[in-house]
Amino acid sequence: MASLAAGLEPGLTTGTGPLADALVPASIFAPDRGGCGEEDGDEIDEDGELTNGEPEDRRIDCSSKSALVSPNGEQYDSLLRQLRDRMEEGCGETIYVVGMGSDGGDWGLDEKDMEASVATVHSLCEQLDSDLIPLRERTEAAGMVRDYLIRRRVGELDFLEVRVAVVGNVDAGKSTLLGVLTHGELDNGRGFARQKLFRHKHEMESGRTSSVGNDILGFDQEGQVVNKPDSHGGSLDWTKICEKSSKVITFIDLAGHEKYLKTTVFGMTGHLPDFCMLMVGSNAGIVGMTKEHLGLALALNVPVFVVVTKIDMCPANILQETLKLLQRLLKSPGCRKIPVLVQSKDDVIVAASNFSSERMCPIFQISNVTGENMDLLKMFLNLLSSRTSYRDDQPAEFQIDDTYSVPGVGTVVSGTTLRGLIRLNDTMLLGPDPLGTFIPIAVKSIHRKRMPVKEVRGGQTASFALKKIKRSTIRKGMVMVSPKLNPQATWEFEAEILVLHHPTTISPRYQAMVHCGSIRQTATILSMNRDCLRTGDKASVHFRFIKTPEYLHCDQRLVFREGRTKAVGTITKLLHSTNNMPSNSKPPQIKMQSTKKVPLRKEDGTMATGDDAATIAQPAGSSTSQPGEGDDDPQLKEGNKENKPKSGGGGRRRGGQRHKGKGQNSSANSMTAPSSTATGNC
Ligand SMILES: Nc1nc2c(ncn2[C@@H]2O[C@H](COP(=O)(O)OP(=O)(O)OP(=O)(O)O)[C@@H](O)[C@H]2O)c(=O)[nH]1
Repeated sequence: MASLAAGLEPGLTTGTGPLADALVPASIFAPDRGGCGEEDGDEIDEDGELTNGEPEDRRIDCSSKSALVSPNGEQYDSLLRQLRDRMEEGCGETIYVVGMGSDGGDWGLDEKDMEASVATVHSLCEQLDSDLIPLRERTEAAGMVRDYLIRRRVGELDFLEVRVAVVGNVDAGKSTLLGVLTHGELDNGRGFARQKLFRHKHEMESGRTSSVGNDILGFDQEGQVVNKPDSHGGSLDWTKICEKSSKVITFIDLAGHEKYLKTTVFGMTGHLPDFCMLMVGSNAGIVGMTKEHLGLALALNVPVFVVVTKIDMCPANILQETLKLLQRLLKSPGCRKIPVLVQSKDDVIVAASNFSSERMCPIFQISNVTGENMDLLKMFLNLLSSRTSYRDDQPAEFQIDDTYSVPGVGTVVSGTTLRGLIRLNDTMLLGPDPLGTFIPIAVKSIHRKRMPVKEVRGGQTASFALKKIKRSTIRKGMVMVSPKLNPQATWEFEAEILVLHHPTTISPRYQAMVHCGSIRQTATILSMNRDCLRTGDKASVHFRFIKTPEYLHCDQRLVFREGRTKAVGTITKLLHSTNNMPSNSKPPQIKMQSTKKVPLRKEDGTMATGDDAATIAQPAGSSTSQPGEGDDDPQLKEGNKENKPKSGGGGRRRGGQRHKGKGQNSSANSMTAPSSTATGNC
């Protein structure tokens, strides 16, 4: 097992080794205590009082289960503040439990108190323009306990957005599950459901995903799926889905085949997924790229849940074996997750309440053919909330992951808003170009999921039609930022990296592809704080891009790979930043001395259809992008025959990583800042 997977559990191979303990039931996780208990970030003062970070005079004890029954004015304000904080943390939603509190195990309220508490929560929700949606009711020692979903009301042109990257080995059933979820029709076990999703002819023929695909699943305020394919072609009208939805899940459908690993890495770093859905075929087990993909998600700090498919056709003993191996892998030192089997609606609520904050890794077992447990998975998806919280007052940043030429419209860029608010007709700075320059550009129109909108916020994907610019001057990895940021492009940076796999040793002058957000460019190691690096080594490494400077932030996660994934890390220092290098300047040429056996590859780009771009002026699906550019891996080209796809190559689009950057100095609105060579300490 190579690369990222190597960091997980070196000794684990499928079908061998002692069977591990039983999976952890979801019920061991303490349910969320709603507005009545401790929360993350709450502090306990010397007397053991819950302070919730508030000044002493505002500390009100709301931790009792009866705090909601008849709160006085101060208590009510405190409850409102707590709920507002939680809604902000959950990007517009939270799961709230009524009837539980600091009263030990003596949970539950009688009917009268429950009614009064629910009335209080209703009133709190009204204050926050949110809906109270019942999830479940259960009886505890002292009476009733109820779980609610509280979700911000959204306008017709707005919806909450969650991105889920879909990974797993080839044939695990990824495209099939997305077909079943988004088109509402079960599969026949012979590829019926996935036909709706394939974007390229060669995918239709080979039955194999090659590029990054986007599919959407909309939920209304009650948690019902709103997707309704039209009765003729079976295609989905994204605009209608978004109009009816209060939440839209965007699936970033990534290829399972090793040949397309480069696109899969791009999908995971460049498309900022909030969560990762790892698919495992129950009959095949933990094979092929499963560990590689899991390792990638872990390296990028993206919470993972697992969906085991094909339970309709898998003998019980094989299914048990797959689950046991899965749990061993998840619990291994490289993962340190707590695998939790989700088997009921109660489990879903517990899993969703604890998923992003805990080390929990929920596991679903489903069939795309019989539909078994599909309702649990849908319920879970509806309860997931985005991990990218936004504040409108931050200067805007948008990362570009694809470009298009749309007839009658011009150049269109698609990508993710990392922070801030971008409005129609705003002037942004687009760059960096090869000289490190950023140019002012006006936003002509904005689409979210093919729907025209007037603005987009942090955490939302969008496409912009741009005025007076040629598509050929824009590349993936560029950004559009607020002029307030006075952006700088960076040639060199330092990163703390961990080598997950390398066949020999890595030393200065080694070159490989850096994936960082939607940036994908070869970089050279100039120096490091060790002589050489082997698998498992950590080091502080000084990198330099070989082609163009890039817009980076400290704290950004990166993947440094060549062939299979090799190293992961975090940017710690920006060096040699410039936004106005002389036009003939080139980075110092460093003679390449690769320590590896395969030839170095040129950086190339995958092309595919954009979710919004194609519709900025046209009906869905009429994009001008080309399939089929360069996902191929030279190692495979050289002939990993076992893994060779049945036919064709191809390109599909998109991908994501949590972008945790800091704003850069916000001085003048200067687009052509003085020539500078700066060193930025993070
Ligand atoms: N019986 C059964 N067959 C399934 C199930 N899920 C998927 N299949 C079949 O498994 C095959 C492979 O499914 P795909 O959805 O193409 O697999 P994939 O993971 O998307 O593969 P790549 O796109 O190549 O990465 C198809 O023939 C599906 O019909 C299931 O739950 N039960």
